[in-house]
Amino acid sequence: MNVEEIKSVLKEQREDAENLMSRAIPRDVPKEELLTNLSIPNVLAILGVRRSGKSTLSLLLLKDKNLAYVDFDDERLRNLKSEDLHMVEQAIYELYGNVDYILFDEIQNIQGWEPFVSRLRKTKRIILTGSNSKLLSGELATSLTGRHVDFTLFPFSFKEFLRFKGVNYSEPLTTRERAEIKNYLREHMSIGGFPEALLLNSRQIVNSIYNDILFKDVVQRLKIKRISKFKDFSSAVISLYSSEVSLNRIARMLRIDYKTVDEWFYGLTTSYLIYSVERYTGKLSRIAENKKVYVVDMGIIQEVSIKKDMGRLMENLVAIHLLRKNQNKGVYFVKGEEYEVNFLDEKNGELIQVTYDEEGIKERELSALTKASSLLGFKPKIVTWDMEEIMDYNGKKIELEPLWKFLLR
Ligand SMILES: Nc1ncnc2c1ncn2[C@@H]1O[C@H](COP(=O)(O)OP(=O)(O)OP(=O)(O)O)[C@@H](O)[C@H]1O
Repeated sequence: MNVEEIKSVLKEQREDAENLMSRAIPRDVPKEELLTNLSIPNVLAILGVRRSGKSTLSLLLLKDKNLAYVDFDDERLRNLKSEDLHMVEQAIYELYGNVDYILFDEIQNIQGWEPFVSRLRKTKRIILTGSNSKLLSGELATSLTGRHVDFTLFPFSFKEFLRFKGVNYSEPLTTRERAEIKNYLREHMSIGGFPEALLLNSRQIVNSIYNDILFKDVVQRLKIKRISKFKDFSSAVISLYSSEVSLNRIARMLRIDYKTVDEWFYGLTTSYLIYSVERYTGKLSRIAENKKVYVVDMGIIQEVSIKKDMGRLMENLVAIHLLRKNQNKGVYFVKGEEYEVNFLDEKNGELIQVTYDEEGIKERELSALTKASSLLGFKPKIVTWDMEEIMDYNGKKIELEPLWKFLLR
């Protein structure tokens, strides 16, 4: 490729970007904070699962800025080598002039890209997007260490889903609105939050995003050969949503060696398809043990897992909400000898149990929650489907909050 050819690709990408922007729904992100972090020579990395809207968000953030945009996920730029990147720079200047901001989508596709960015960031403000959490962990990226800020973007939250649907209720809700919002929540739990799946109202899209994640973000990156086994493995892990996973057990079940299973699990995690939550050990040293696994999008669970249990689906949605809100930090599950609680949200100081109350709130759950709360000193809460009250249990107050309300807070 020469500079002229690259320029023509960038020109088309600019038109696509303008199109994206014109129909973009605003996202709930700390905009000011992100822009403050985008200071020379800092690089802002927007990371997250494929198709979650990272490019659109970056474009929205830099809407009024003097910005150049290059998408390296474009097939036409796939064969560029690191030594060709000076031509991309040339094309940017010829097309956009002397810009202040540059957005590079999936630049990790180009091996050895880091020195290029490292040089540009001295005079330009740079955003990188990537669907692999190891974007900035390569050897060369150490030159950027301490000079980048990461932000993880998830598919649409329930709040963003409602915004997409044009729903805007203000509290207190009427009985009719309360019923409607629960219907929207059911819909969100069925289709998930990938913007394109909502635009086309199609779970088929979710399936194709899922396959792209598996093949483009995991199989190709880890150079996996046993593709059909890997697909079985991924289905098995996703079907364990909201449960503790034992990689040893999966290895035995699928007759794959532990080392491979461990590597594949790493692949699913670094592509942001799944998140694992560790057990809270307070200030004690961490002991290696089982983790609980959650899936980034409800639509994917619906497509891949045969078992659909309302309590577990609700728990998965709460997990993703907490991980999104806390940017993957300070979220644990709690397990003692006589009690188990779904989540500790350390930042908010809350112990959270999730229950589909049509099954009834069990004595066991109440006692576990109050025991853990007394021992650890965090506020107890139960996220329900519908019940809303302050419950008194053996002299301890427990807040019951419906899931929709919890998600919109
Ligand atoms: N805020 C939004 N409002 C409306 N639609 C959106 C929004 N964000 C994303 N989309 C839709 O989802 C699609 C994917 O978005 P985008 O390209 O920004 O995601 P991405 O995470 O950068 O994807 P990739 O991982 O493939 O680079 C877009 O084509 C657009 O149709």
